[in-house]
Formats: sequence, C-alpha cells, structure tokens
Amino acid sequence: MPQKKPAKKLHELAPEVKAGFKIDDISKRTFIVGKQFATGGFGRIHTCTEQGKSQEMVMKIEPSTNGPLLTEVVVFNRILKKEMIDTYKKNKKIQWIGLPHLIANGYFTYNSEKMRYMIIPKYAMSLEGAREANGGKLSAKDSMVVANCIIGALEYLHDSDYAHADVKAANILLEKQGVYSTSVLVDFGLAHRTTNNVDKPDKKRAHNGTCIFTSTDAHRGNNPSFRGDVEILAYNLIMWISGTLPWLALESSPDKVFEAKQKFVAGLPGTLQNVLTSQPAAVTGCISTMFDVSMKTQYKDKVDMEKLKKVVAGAIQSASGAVSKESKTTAKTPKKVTRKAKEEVEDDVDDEPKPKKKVETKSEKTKKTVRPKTPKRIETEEDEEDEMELPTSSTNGKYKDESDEEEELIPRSTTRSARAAARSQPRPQPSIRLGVTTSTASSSRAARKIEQKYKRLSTNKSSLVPVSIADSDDDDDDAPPAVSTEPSTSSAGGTKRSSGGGGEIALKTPALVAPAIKKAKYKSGISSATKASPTELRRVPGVRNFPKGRRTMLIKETTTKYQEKRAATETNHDDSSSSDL
Ligand SMILES: Nc1ncnc2c1ncn2[C@@H]1O[C@H](COP(=O)(O)OP(=O)(O)OP(=O)(O)O)[C@@H](O)[C@H]1O
Repeated sequence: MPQKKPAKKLHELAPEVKAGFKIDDISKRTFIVGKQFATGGFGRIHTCTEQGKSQEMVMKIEPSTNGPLLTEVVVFNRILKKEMIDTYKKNKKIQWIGLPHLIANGYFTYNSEKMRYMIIPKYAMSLEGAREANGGKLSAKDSMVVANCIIGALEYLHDSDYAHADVKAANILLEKQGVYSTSVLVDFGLAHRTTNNVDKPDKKRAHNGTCIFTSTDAHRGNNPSFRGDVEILAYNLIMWISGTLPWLALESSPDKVFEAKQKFVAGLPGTLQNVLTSQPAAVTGCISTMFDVSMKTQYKDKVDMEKLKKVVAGAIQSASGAVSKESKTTAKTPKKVTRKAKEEVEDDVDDEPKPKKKVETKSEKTKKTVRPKTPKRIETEEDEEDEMELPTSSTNGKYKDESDEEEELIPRSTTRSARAAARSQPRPQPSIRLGVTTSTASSSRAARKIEQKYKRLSTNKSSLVPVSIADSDDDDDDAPPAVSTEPSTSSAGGTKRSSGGGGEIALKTPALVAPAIKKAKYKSGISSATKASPTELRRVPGVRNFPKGRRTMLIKETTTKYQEKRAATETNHDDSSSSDL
C-alpha cells in the first residue's frame, strides 16, 4: 500500500525573533522588536518600540502561513484603526473606550521565513490575572465597573456590525494594574461580522466560543449575535462575582452546558438569586436585566445598550454603597468612606481613564508566560474571507495586499474543498482547561472530511487499522496514553486485552491517526482509571479530531467496551489466574 504523506503542518509556533530586530513599516516608521513576554496560541508576543520613541507597545508575531493572527488583523483593519475609534468617540462625546487600536501590521522576513506582525498598545495585566490573584473572584463593584467598560466596547463593535463572541476575563486587559475602570476588550479571533447573519442554526457551528460562557445562540449553532454578547457578559459577571457557574463541572459536555443554561435562564430571577446570595438587589437585578434584554432582543437586532448602561451604573452605585457600609462597620469612618465611595463611583462611571503609563510587574509577566494558552479558532471563516478588503501593507520596503496573503495560507495547487479543509485543520491543543475557546465552525469542513473518511472506512472493515491504547496500571498517571496503530487481532469490536494485567482498547479511528503518532511523544500509558475517563480519552490524538457529537459517541463506546472487557477479565481472573484476552 502506498505510504500516506503526513499532513502538512498548517500552524507553527513562530520562530523566536531576537530583540533588537528592526522592521520597516509601510508608513516609513521603523519598529524595534523587544523582549518576548508571552506566547499566544501559535504566536509570540513581544514588546516593541518605534525607533526614536520610548513608548512600549505590543507586537504579535506569527509565521505568515498561520491563520489565527490574520483573523485579528482583518478585524483591526476593518474597524479598529485609531482614526475610526477617534471619530466614534467624538461623535459619542466620550473620552475613552475599552478597545485597542491598530498601530501597524504587515510582514517581515526573518531567517528566510516570512512572518506576519501586528502592533497594538501594551496593557498592564489581564482581568483573569486579577481574578486569580483575588482568589478566583472579583467584588460586585469591580465586576460592574468592568461590565461598564465592556458594554461601551460592545456598543462600538455592534455599531460596526461586529459581534465579539468571546468576552471573558482572559480577553480583558487592564490599562492600569488593578484599575478596573481601564478594562479593554481584546482578542478578536472569534469576532464575527453580522451583516449576513441568518437565524438558522447550523449543527457544525454548535457550541462555538468558550463553552462555559458562550451564548445560547452559539450553543444552538447560530452565528455570533449582538444579544449573544450581552448574554455572555452576564454569565461572566456571575463567574466573577460568585467564583463559579452552575454548569462549571459540565464543561466537557457542551450539550449539557447548553441544557443547564436554558434551565437557568428559564428560571430567572430565582436561579440567579440562588447563585448570587447576599449581593445587593441592584446587582442581581442588573444581571437579570442583561438576560432579559438579551432574550427579548431578536436574533439580528441591536441591543438596547442605553438600558444596560443605566442598570450597570445603578449596580455600581449600589455595590459601592455596600462596600462603604462594610467599611463603616470595620473602619468606623462613615462619612469619609461614604463620600470616598461616592467619588469612586462617579469616577468609575463618568470619568474616562486618563492616559496612564503601563506598568507590568515581574510576577505578572511570569504569570502570563506560564499560563496555559487558549486553543483559538483556527482560521477566518470562509464567508469572512470572501468579504475581505484590506489595505496594503509592507515591511522591508515590500508592499503586499493582505487579501492576497490570505489565499496564500493554503497552497494554490490544491482544490478549493481540500484547501478549505486544510485551512481548518485543528491546531494541537494544550491540556484541557477552564474557559477554552473553541470554534467548530472553523474546523467543520475538516471535521466533515474526517467524518466522511470514517464512514468510508467503517464500511470497508478490511482496511481498518484500529488504534489501540496500551493499558498499564503501573504507568505514570499523568502521562497521555500510548497510541499504537498495530492491526488488532481482536474481533469486530476490536477490543483486546493483553496479558500481564494490561489491556488495549481499539478505537475505530484508523484514518485519524497519522503513522507518526506511533512513535509519538507519548511513550508511556496511563492508568485504567484515567483511561476510563472521557476527559482523558478526549486527549487521545485522533479522538479529538472528531466533531463534538461523534467524539462523545466514540468516547462513550470506548468506555463501555473497556468497562465490559474489564468486568469480563475480572470474572476470568476469578476463574483462572492466567487469563489472556
Ligand atoms: N496588548 C497587550 N498588552 C499586554 N499583554 C498582552 C497584550 N496582548 C496580549 N497580551 C498577553 O499575551 C497573552 C496572549 O495574548 P493573546 O491571548 O492575545 O494571544 P493569542 O495569540 O490570541 O493567544 P490565544 O490563542 O491564547 O488566545 C495574554 O495572556 C495577554 O495577557
């Protein structure tokens, strides 16, 4: 049989660019790459400065063949240029808005490799960092102050016909350390232009976003909506204030999360009061109103932001009152504290943050660098790609049209469908963690292809080369399972148990396991207990390439078979100690 060529890697971690490297921009500015201080999904995040200036900025760098940064560059070019934001602020008579602006973007060549870069302002820390440092929670007042900034940011995006679709603490950065009224919404990797939205769920898109926060529209499989952004913000507020969500433990089962959210929303306001006990009525009322506004808004309609701003302002005031009451009993300086709290509220709601010097502590830097990265959406959606009208940009004197570049992501020689599938090849995922962003929409084409292949292979059993997971009870529990592509000698079910107490589970996923996996990094197996866990099984290469429903089915099937075999083995062991399945 001819050997299959291993699939071309579509996303690669950017090679390290040395600090001091200079990039010439289209506008004749020269940017100097600074230290790398964080790593994105596949990009490196550096500080940078403009030649002759001291202001530090942030430069995101990815190989030009990668898609994720392109998605962001498109959004920034369409709606987040400085002059666009300035005009908006002028028209709205506001001094500040919680959104970053594009400083520059383009390409450069480094060690013969073409790289894409984007420069945006540098912020002090992430809200997730602040939440973690605060024991997993934020005070109701701080949460509402953040919400006030995010509503302003969403209003701008919505007015520009974009839904963000992934509001969460990890995607909110603070301009000034610990100052929540400087919250800026970032990461436009899932942002979606809503102009062509149709209220028609597509299963392939179901559950896009960050499972625990994503909107019910997204769970259904609808494209991101304005009302969805408000719903997502409301879930986040519950998380920030209470430190949890009723469906947190169900994170790995998106259907169950969806079900739990539907029940929660149907049971409002009681369900909300149950999770936010001892919060001021204005705070629970505000979140309840967010849900109410979101649910009463039609799928394609804009949200009544004025109403939301009002209730948020009321909640801030009320929560600050609660804070000052608390201080009253502890600090015994009633008048002073109340006045101070009042001033703070006014400051938080009305005053826009003045330009502040960005400070980043060492500990924060470390935290960012070691924090597990969020697997992000793979590529720009096809409909978005078709709409792209981007300005030219260049580096090192070479001018280039961004929309041409996008086509270059996949070799031109391949067919459109193959290119579409290749575009959405899933990126390797780091270990499962809370708040992981997913986009089945972007990988749906690849998923469909895989599924078709799976069906084809299932009907042609002779070609099956089951994947087996070596079982070894005394192996390292933390290590991923060893995966082998050895043909199984077992019957149709493909389940096999090896001697010596070990076992093998055959998965009918031959097409999904590249030959390379056999000698992959995963050398040791894992314990039976871990293997019986669907969460662990999801990490098995091949299994996670399946679309969600299929994956769940497979995991279930595997677990059941494994348990049956184990039970059978235990019985056999009782009968004969030399059982060898
Ligand atoms: N403008 C910025 N100022 C300060 N820190 C930033 C900035 N942009 C990103 N970071 C930090 O870099 C880290 C990764 O950034 P970001 O999430 O935008 O990258 P990404 O490539 O989109 O990664 P992911 O795939 O994890 O979403 C974040 O933890 C964030 O704290």
